Amino acid sequence: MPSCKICPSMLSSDLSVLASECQRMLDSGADYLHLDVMDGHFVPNFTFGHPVVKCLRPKVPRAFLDVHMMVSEPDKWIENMRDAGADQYTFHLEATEDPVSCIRKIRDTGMKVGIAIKPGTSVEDVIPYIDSIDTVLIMTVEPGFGGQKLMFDMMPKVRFSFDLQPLGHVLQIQYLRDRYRHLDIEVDGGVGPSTIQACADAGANMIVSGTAVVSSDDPRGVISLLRQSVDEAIQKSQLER
Ligand SMILES: O=C(CO)[C@@H](O)[C@H](O)COP(=O)(O)O
Ligand SMILES: [Fe+2]
Repeated sequence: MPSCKICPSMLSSDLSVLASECQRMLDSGADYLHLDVMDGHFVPNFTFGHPVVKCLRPKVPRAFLDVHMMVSEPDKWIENMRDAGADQYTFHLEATEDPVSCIRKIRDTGMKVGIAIKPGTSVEDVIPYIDSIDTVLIMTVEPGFGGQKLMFDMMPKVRFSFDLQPLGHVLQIQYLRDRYRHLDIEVDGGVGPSTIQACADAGANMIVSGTAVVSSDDPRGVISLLRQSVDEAIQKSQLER
């Protein structure tokens, strides 16, 4: 199973001093930095785009920048994001008619590839692409804003063809983890000390956390607590195999 990666969502930081906030997270033990790009169209909010990432890159030269593209037409910004210095480009499955072409374009730039799904989209929809991507990002809130409450197991409309019982997030993550041991499974939205256990036990290894980490007085303590839960769950699953 892939290792634990804790990824603070910088949306929750003071964006007027983004570079120093990023450095503060790296100094607190962050593995990756998660940058939420919103276009005011795919989601009802607006943040920043590749020009900001380009300015940030030289300030945090060794950081892994995971860009979460909450944008319509995600294929439009792939080259710009690579030129700006992003390391992973995660686009929403719901935002494109042609995920295969998006994946190919991202791969051609050398960036890692992630596919994100909203809470109402089933992980089954990602299966056709899974062998050609690095990460599946499971949104545990509706995308658009930080600081929301995680929606675990509140999605009765999500159904799988192999089992007509309605399934929630936990079971969707477990389904993916059982079949794809080496996949990075990322959870995003409302993840913090009170919700990490369910994510970790289900098999998530890439943990995005905004408010809980960035707004904490003790980000190092929160990061290490999140990491401990995930590491323990990974160890447990390895012992059980
Ligand atoms: O993509 C998003 C929101 O759309 C997230 O990355 C949030 O920014 C995470 O923040 P918290 O829910 O952890 O506060
Ligand atoms: Fe995000």
